[in-house]
Amino acid sequence: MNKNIVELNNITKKWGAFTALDNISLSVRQGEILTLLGPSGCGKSTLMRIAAGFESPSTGSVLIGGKDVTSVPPERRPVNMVFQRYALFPHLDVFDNVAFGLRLKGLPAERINSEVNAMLDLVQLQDFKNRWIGEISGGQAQRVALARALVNKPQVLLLDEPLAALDLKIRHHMLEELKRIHTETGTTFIYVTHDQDEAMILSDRVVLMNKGTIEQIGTPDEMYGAPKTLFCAKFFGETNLVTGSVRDSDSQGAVVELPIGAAELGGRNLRKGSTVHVSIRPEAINIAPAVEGQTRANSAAGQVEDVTFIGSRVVYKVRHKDGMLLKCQEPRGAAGIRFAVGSQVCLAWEPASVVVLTD
Ligand SMILES: Nc1ncnc2c1ncn2[C@@H]1O[C@H](COP(=O)(O)OP(=O)(O)OP(=O)(O)O)[C@@H](O)[C@H]1O
Repeated sequence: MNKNIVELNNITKKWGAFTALDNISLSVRQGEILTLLGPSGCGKSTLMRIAAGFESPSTGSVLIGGKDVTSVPPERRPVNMVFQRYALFPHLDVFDNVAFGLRLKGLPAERINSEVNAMLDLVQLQDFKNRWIGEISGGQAQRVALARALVNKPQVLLLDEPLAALDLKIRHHMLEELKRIHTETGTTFIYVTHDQDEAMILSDRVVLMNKGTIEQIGTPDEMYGAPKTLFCAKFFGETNLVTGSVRDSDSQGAVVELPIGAAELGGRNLRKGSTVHVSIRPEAINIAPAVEGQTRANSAAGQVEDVTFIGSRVVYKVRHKDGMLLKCQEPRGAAGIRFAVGSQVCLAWEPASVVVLTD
């Protein structure tokens, strides 16, 4: 079990009457990539800026490496931050941008040389070290910013939407690079993004935030496969959300009456008569030809309304006879598109793949 390198304890941040962060507690483990994820305005950047020391909390404390740094200024915390706008020095070349912090510290030239070169190797910019900042691409500039932060050997690297200014293809490449750099340096990364794909690709753990609070913390797999709230289920990938009421429940399981039929959920004990939301992922729904007269639990009949290719997957939108539109998907196998628009089909799912959510 890794020890905690950063601990944010009961952090509240208010601006006048507005509460941007509401009593947040969060521990970051040594060496992990932890992502703060959430919609615009949920407080991600504020929380990161409080960890960095650019902002102070209204109440609560920040510990780094076990030391209370709540009133320690940013430059004296063992952290470095990389921003979306990398703020490099345009009048210096790549090498001197990376060397800047070490020169400020007054390190001997030989040591600066070897450490900057090691960083340029790490971010694969050796061939560009004599270029001016105006002569490199956005992706390269972000690598310079990374190298400039990492050369100080921070215990924690804070990255605030560092890829937001880059186009999609470079962003994906940079995510892979960030993972490699993380593995090679072993530095703890705290990463802010509003993009769930970025969070899923990069993170050991994701902190999903909503309106100044933490909605859920988990591995990408847990966030996708076992969301606890409606907000979390909607935020991570596509899903079918259906609201129903609990018809029956005991220690063996529950039966939930949904507008698309009954769902029998073994092993789940829910309050009889209560309203629940369930999430069924499109890939958890099996699509097959309709069978005349068949009605059974954990299945629904309908008509294919739309068929779309997404990469190697086929996505079917199926209209249930009572009006609800369900999405299901399957890998495009040898048979290609198995059901044309207008086909009568039967959708079925395993009870274990149904996730029951709270509001
Ligand atoms: N200096 C400030 N004064 C007043 N309100 C602020 C200040 N800085 C941020 N806020 C407010 O606090 C809330 C959280 O802002 P924050 O920048 O942390 O959000 P975010 O989740 O990072 O959003 P985004 O993804 O848009 O950057 C927002 O409603 C924002 O308007």
